[in-house]
Amino acid sequence: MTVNTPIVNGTSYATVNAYSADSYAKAVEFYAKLLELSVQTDNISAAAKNETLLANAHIAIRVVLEENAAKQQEVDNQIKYLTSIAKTNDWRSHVNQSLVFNTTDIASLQDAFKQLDYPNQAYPSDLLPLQLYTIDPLGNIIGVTATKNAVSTKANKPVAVDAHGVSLAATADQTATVSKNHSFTDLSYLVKTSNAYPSLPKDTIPLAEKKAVAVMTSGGDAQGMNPAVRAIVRSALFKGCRPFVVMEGYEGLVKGGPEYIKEFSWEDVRGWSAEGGTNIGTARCMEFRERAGRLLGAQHLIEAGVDALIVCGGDGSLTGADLFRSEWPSLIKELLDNSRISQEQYTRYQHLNICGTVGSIDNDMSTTDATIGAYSALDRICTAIDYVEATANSHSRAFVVEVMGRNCGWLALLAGIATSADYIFIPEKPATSSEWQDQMCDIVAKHRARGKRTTIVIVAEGAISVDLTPISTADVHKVLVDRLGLDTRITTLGHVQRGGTAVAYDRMLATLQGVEAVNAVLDSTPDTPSPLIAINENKIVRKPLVESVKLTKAVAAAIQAKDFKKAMSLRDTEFVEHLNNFMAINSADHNEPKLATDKRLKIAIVNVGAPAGGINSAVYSMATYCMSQGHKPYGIYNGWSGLARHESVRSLDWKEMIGWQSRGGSELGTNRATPEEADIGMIAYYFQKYQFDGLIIVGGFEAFTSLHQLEKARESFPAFRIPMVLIPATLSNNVPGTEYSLGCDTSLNALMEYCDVVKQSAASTRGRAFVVDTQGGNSGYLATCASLCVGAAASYVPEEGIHLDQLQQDIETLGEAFKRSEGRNGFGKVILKSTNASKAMNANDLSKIITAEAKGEFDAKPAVPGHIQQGGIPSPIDRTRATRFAVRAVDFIEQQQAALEVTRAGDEDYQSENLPLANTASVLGIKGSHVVFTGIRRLYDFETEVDKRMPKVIHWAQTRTIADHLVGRKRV
Ligand SMILES: Nc1ncnc2c1ncn2[C@@H]1O[C@H](COP(=O)(O)OP(=O)(O)OP(=O)(O)O)[C@@H](O)[C@H]1O
Ligand SMILES: O=P(O)(O)OC[C@H]1O[C@](O)(CO)[C@@H](O)[C@@H]1O
Ligand SMILES: [Mg+2]
Repeated sequence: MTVNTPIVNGTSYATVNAYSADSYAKAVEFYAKLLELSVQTDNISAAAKNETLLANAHIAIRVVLEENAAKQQEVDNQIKYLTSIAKTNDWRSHVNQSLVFNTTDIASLQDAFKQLDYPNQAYPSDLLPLQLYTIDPLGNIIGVTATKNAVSTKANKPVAVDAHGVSLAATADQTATVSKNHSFTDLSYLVKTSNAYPSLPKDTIPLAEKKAVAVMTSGGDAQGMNPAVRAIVRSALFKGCRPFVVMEGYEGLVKGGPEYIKEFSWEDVRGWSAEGGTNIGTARCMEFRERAGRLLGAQHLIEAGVDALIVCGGDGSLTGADLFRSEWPSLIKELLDNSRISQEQYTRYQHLNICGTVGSIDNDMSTTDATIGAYSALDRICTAIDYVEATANSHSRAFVVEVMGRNCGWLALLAGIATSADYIFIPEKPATSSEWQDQMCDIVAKHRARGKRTTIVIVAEGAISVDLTPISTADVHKVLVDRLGLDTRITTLGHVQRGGTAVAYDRMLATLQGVEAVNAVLDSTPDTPSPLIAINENKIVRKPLVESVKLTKAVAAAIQAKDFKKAMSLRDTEFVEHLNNFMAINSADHNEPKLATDKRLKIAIVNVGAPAGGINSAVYSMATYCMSQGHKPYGIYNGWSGLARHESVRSLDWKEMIGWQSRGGSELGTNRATPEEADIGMIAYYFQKYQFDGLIIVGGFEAFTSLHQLEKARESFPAFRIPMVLIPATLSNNVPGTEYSLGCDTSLNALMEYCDVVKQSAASTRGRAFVVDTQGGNSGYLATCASLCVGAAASYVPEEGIHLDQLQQDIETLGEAFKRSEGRNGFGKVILKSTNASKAMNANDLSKIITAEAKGEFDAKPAVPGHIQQGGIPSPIDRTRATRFAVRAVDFIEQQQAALEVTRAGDEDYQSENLPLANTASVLGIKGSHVVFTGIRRLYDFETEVDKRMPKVIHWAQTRTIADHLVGRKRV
């Protein structure tokens, strides 16, 4: 199609080509009908009978017939293709040319569009369209816009017309009206800009050669599925693939066709990071359990041209995926034999390239520590139990809370730890009916006797007794009432647990796993086993899908066979560790501690630095674990200065600590003074006086410095020749020796929620960006993770600083995005700026610069969440990690006693050069997929940039790259 521009005096002219007599006739009819143009017979050149000129006073369309069968075939294909993507894809990003008319009466045109036989699209919505598109019989995209231009968010005002519909005020800005208020313009700039995703690599791969990567969500929905789909779609585009989504899980595969297997574009997943549930639908599909259903699934995937399938679902969905993969050769053979696919298709789709990402709130998949959605559900559960706790306390009541988890007790267990529940029921560790009744009543009675006013019992949906009979909340309720006489209520949390937006952990997990899943399918060869994308501690890893499914099935089989020991051994080691911790902390009999008298220690705990989520949980867990072991826990109140000045040491009391597990801030009190600043001599004196056998420091970089000072001072002060551990706790996550510090998750969630709110405000205001000032000292960790979670347009961190050319580029990219937005919703922009990213600019300055440079196209405002970032109530992740760290720290102190025995007794001088001795002062941390202890001396001397208060190696650099790619940030 040739579009002859510019418009001259409000009149314009276009030539469209038809390649068959049939389409020629249809095109003439189409233009006459749609635009109310009349055939201008007198204008047809005598020589060219194969031309029709349709025109009115302002528009002329020349339809030309040039018979050409091959070209007609191309046109037919184009129409077929556009029709197939009509419901999912914005056509404007799929065409090189379009013919667009301007109108001031879009409503009446919408009716005309709907009456046509061809598919149509309306933007921004069907109800309030500003633009309409359809396809003409020649395969051209024909549009109408009610806006002046791409950046205008206003519809044109009707222009006065004379009796013949001719404009009385035709202007140079192309709003000249024609009959029925429609005029003609060319919006090719719209087409160009919607194709221009700044950081996408140049799209040089021909369409036919592009790999088509499809994603589906299946099984129960889980928070985080939308961020996973977003990451897969955008990452696929970034890698030069065509992303598809399969709607409604396996049901979509079984039904097939463009309605269920849709091509997606970059814009289709805009804003999905913050959306709960799954926008592409999910289902539990019976047909797919049968071979006939899977046969249809295979046929439909091949028909849609899908090369690789990423399934995001639970154990069932991935079992289905595994079966589908293993049956694939026989499925496609059968399809070929029955002529349901061609030989060509059979050859091309020989191998099913499949990959699993685990999306399920149950966290029941073996070989991964976490499934997408599990921590969000845990968050909903803990919030609910925290609420219930308050009313339980008022009435001194017991609550029996039922949580989800059909075959897995992970949610119940982790919630039990995070809320310090009295008793939990999980399918992996059943008891006989009389055992659980006695045990539960014994524990609850002891807690009540120690002064607890509330009782919380958590029952997993799949709880059973050893003979596999289900244990219901009603059974538990009855026992609490009959045997203990407790005023008891039942609360069933139900689908609330699957509701709401994903927590930060799940957004990160889903996003990073989605990106890795695309990498995995692109790396795959017919010989590579299908992968499952898992996480071990802090590391995204690929595992063989078959093995993971096999192990998961083995757990269910062991439970069914009543081999609970085996079931437990098949759960990952972290699950077992959590269960042991829960029992040690919540069920122990303090009158009969585990260790013999001579093994019992005096262990002190101190908080140093700024507050961080999980600090109280660490103190609570350390103290209660000590009590169950037989150690005596001491709290050092108000940091080193409190100790040096006021001898602020108290033994920790169980009753006083009720509720600390879920409380924010620092109950012990904390400040930044190091031992040397506070008076290290006095500190040694009190260590000597109280005869501490071990020390746990909870805090950030000042705590790190404290440990270094105490270790150095061992030579002068024998009181410090005791095992000492640092539990890292700081939202900055800048402690060397660990990739994770307590408080990071709480803080990240607080910041993420804040950003979601300002982003919504920005989106509503249109054309607005917020510059959010982010804490974190010299570490850009928080800003980087938050930018990944909220899809921030850019983040500026101290490690990179703010370079003017990058800033200029980011402003340009923002401007392009706002232009593209055409006033639609979903274009709220957030930029994260670490406070220390620049000495010259704060968030206010930065937003002023951006506004000035945007030259009126959009504006930027500062937003300063400040200490909100320390979080209120600690997140379940920080609570449960605090417990795990605290128990490990106490174990470390127990284990390291022997190493220091001789030198502590004063029999020998302290050998400061002895490295194993130095390593008895260590930092506990997560590194990759392991929990490790690293000696403070090594860390301080070799792995720390002391002046910058930072570790030398930044472990999250890759996260920045991914965050950039997924928002199309262009790097200078
Ligand atoms: N053995 C199987 N063979 C074929 N398809 C299966 C199999 N198991 C499950 N599926 C398919 O996966 C779908 C989802 O499975 P299921 O209902 O067990 O949920 P899930 O993926 O385990 O998620 P969740 O347990 O978190 O809800 C089933 O409806 C079915 O279509
Ligand atoms: O939403 P539905 O189909 O009722 O399924 C509920 C089940 O789904 C899950 O949420 C996820 O498997 C289970 O914990 C629960 O038993
Ligand atoms: Mg399941």
